[in-house]
Amino acid sequence: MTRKLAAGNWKMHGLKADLAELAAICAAPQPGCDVLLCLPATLVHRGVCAAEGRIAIGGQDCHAAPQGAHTGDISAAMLVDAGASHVILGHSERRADHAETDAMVAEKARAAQAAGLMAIVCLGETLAEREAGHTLAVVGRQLAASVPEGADPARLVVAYEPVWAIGSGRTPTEAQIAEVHSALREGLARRFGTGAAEQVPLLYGGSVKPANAAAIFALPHVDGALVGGASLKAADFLAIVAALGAA
Ligand SMILES: O=C(CO)COP(=O)(O)O
Repeated sequence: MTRKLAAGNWKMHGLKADLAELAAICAAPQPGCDVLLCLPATLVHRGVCAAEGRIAIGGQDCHAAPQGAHTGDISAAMLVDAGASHVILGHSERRADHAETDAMVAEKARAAQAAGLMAIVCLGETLAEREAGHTLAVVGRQLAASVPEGADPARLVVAYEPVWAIGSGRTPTEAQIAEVHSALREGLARRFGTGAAEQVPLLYGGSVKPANAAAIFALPHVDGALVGGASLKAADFLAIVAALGAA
């Protein structure tokens, strides 16, 4: 059975004082699922120290190169050195803000896995793509092209995040989420074989809240969530963690 993962993405939020939320998350018992917070780079090391192994800590991006003249960038090895175990790659905000392509995301995922990180590859359609009926084609293409050749499925997490659901309070219907997750599982099975594909956690992300978490986690092939805004407050995130643990 696929391990369940409740992942938070703090995005560009969080100062030292906000680690009080992380401490509150760590203080609560978390039966039944893995818990991960992907912090801004400035907080990764502090977060690892504060978590004391009770939850996993991740980054939100890494460069494809192991080191070099890339001012402002962070390598996968640097994240590992800071104690991170995961890294988010190809988030739609990076695809939009930094013109990241599937090929660039694949190179980053290759670098992340080579450094020993779990690569959380994000994909998802825009509203225009959904309304045009292209959702499955878009996410299928993103999955094929953003997961690198030779990727290790045991170090892979895939997050389906419809662009229009992020931060909007809107979510796809349960049938729409289930349809995409089934298609992603099939795509992974074609790539890695059924057994390995079933081990890859498939996360849903986009306006996951305490109120809708249980219904989303009850869907087939939903192994957890990648949570933005609701991961910033311990009470909200812990309610989502509890819903996943109970699913
Ligand atoms: O982008 C997301 C997580 O990576 C989702 O963000 P929200 O949960 O704020 O919609």
